Amino acid sequence: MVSAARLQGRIIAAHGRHYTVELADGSVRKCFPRGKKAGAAVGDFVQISPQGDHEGAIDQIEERRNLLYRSDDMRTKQFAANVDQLLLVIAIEPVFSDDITGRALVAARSADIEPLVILNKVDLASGVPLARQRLASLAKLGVRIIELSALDPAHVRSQLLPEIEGRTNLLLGQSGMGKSTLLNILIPDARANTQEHSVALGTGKHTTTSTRLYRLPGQTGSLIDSPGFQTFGLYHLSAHEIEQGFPEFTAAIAHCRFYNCTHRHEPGCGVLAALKHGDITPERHALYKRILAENEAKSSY
Ligand SMILES: Nc1nc2c(ncn2[C@@H]2O[C@H](COP(=O)(O)OP(=O)(O)OP(=O)(O)O)[C@@H](O)[C@H]2O)c(=O)[nH]1
Ligand SMILES: [Zn+2]
Repeated sequence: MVSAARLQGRIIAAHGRHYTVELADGSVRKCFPRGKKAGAAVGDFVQISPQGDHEGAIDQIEERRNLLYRSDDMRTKQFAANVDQLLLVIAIEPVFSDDITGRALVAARSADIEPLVILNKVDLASGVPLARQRLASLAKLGVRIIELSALDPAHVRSQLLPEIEGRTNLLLGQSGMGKSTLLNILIPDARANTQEHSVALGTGKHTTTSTRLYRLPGQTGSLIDSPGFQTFGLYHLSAHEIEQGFPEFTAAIAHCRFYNCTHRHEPGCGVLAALKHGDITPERHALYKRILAENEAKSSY
C-alpha cells in the first residue's frame, strides 16, 4: 500500500535507536526502523517511507553483500555493511597490537572484504624499522601495506585517494593511531557536514561514539568512520570461518589426517607440520588458537 511512496536511500549514520538515511537527491532524513526490524547498519541500502519533511520509517533493508562486526561474550558490535575495502590504520606510536590487527584481518577475510593496512606516523622515523619487522609476516601473506604520515596531507591524498575512489571504504583502528586526522585530510568538511545534518535533523551534537559514512568530495566512493576500539572479539565466527581467516593454513590443511582436525595437537596435522618447518609463524598460530578457544568457550555455555 505504501510502496508508491517509498524512497531508496543509504544509511550514513547510526545513533542507537534511529538512523540518518541519505536519499538519491542528497537530502537526509532521520529514520526509525519499522516494527522489529532491528540491526540495520551504516552502509545498508534501505527503502523508506517518508514522514513529514525530515523523517521516515525504514521499511526494508536490501540484501547485504557483507557485514563487518566484532563480538564478545556479552554483545555484538556492527561496524558497517556493503564494504568494499577495510582501511586498517596502525601507527608507529602508540604501539599497535598484533593481536587486534590480526583479528581485524580475519574478520575482513571472513566477510570477503579486501584489507589495506595503513602504517601512519612514519615521520617518527626511528620506530619505522621495528614496525616493518612486526608487519613482515602479514606482508608475506600478500596484505598490502601503505606507509604514510598525516603530517604530510598532500602525500596522504596522493597515496590514498586512488586506492579508495569508487569504493565503500571502512576506516578502522585502535584509538590514537591517527584515524580522525586522516579522515579530516580525505574529507575536509567532515565535521561541518556532520554538524549540519545534526542541526537539520535535531539529532543533537555529534558524538564520537557513532559510525558515519562520508562521500568522497569530487569523486565517487565513500569513507566510513567508526569509533576507535581496544578489543576485537570474534565470537561470532565458526571454527571453519576462523580457519579460513588464516590463508597461510589453506595448503597445509589438505595434509591433515583428520577431517575435523583443529590444528592444535592432532597427530598427522599439516598445519603443525608447516609450523615446524617455519612456513607458518608461531605468532599467527597462537592467534588462531586464541580465537578458536574463545569460540569454544561460547559453544559450551
Ligand atoms: N607525528 C605524527 N602524529 C600524528 C600523525 N597522525 C596523527 N598524529 C597525532 O596522533 C594523535 C592521535 O590522532 P587522532 O587522529 O586523534 O587519532 P584517532 O585514531 O582518531 O584516535 P581516537 O579518536 O582515539 O580513535 C594526535 O595527537 C595527532 O595529532 C602522524 O602522521 N604523525
Ligand atoms: Zn590439522
